[in-house]
Amino acid sequence: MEKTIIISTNGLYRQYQVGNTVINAVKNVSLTVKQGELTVLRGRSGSGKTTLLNLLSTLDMPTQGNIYYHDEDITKFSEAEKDRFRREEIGVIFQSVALMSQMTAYENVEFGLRIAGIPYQEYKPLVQKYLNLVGLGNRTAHLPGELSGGEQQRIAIARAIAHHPKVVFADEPTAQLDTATALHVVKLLKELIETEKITVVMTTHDPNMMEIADTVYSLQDGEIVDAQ
Ligand SMILES: Nc1ncnc2c1ncn2[C@@H]1O[C@H](COP(=O)(O)OP(=O)(O)OP(=O)(O)O)[C@@H](O)[C@H]1O
Repeated sequence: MEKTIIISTNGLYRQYQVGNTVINAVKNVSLTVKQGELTVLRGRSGSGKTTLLNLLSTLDMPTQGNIYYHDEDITKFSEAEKDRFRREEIGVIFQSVALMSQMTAYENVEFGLRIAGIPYQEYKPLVQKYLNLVGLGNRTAHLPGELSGGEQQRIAIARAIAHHPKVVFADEPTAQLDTATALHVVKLLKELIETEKITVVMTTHDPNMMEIADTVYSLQDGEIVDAQ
């Protein structure tokens, strides 16, 4: 059965003006993301991966072009609509993990639920469920500094998915991890696509991640040069 397209873009540009120079960080990008897939944006440093991911997740606005989430153009969203979209529809994972250092693993995941507006009564079962799901049900009281890099990234994954988003955007989630841990984290994301019915869009420059992806877009100087 043909998979549903959840995100599509056409003729997407993001330009930055630096002094007299215009930089095309993203240039004429047309792509589709299919529901229930792991889509990877790959490319060397500076190729535009993060800029593109930020556009798809409404964290940044394109200079030109459209981004459709199902059939809604998210570039036309009001601030309030973008806010709701970010809180309810999506989850984000960053390269630098970005957990709150003074909060325990439990509190970090709970914080994500609070931001998403999940009712208070649901916090405890959801936090426990998702920490168990990422294999850290026994680390709830640990502060991020008391966890390994891979464990911290798994907490960040739990935080990004506990509010049941439809799409998770992950910006180089494995960049700070050793090869084995990186593979483990991406395999976990892939499993969550199945069990949690999410869609994942991830940037990476790690060639090891390619074979695990369903679709890979290769970027060079802001443009898609290959799709497979
Ligand atoms: N705020 C900005 N102002 C000016 N230029 C920018 C800005 N953000 C990014 N760029 C430029 O846009 C291009 C794409 O950057 P981007 O961060 O998207 O690349 P990337 O592929 O994610 O790189 P990396 O793998 O190093 O994170 C680069 O040439 C970068 O210098």
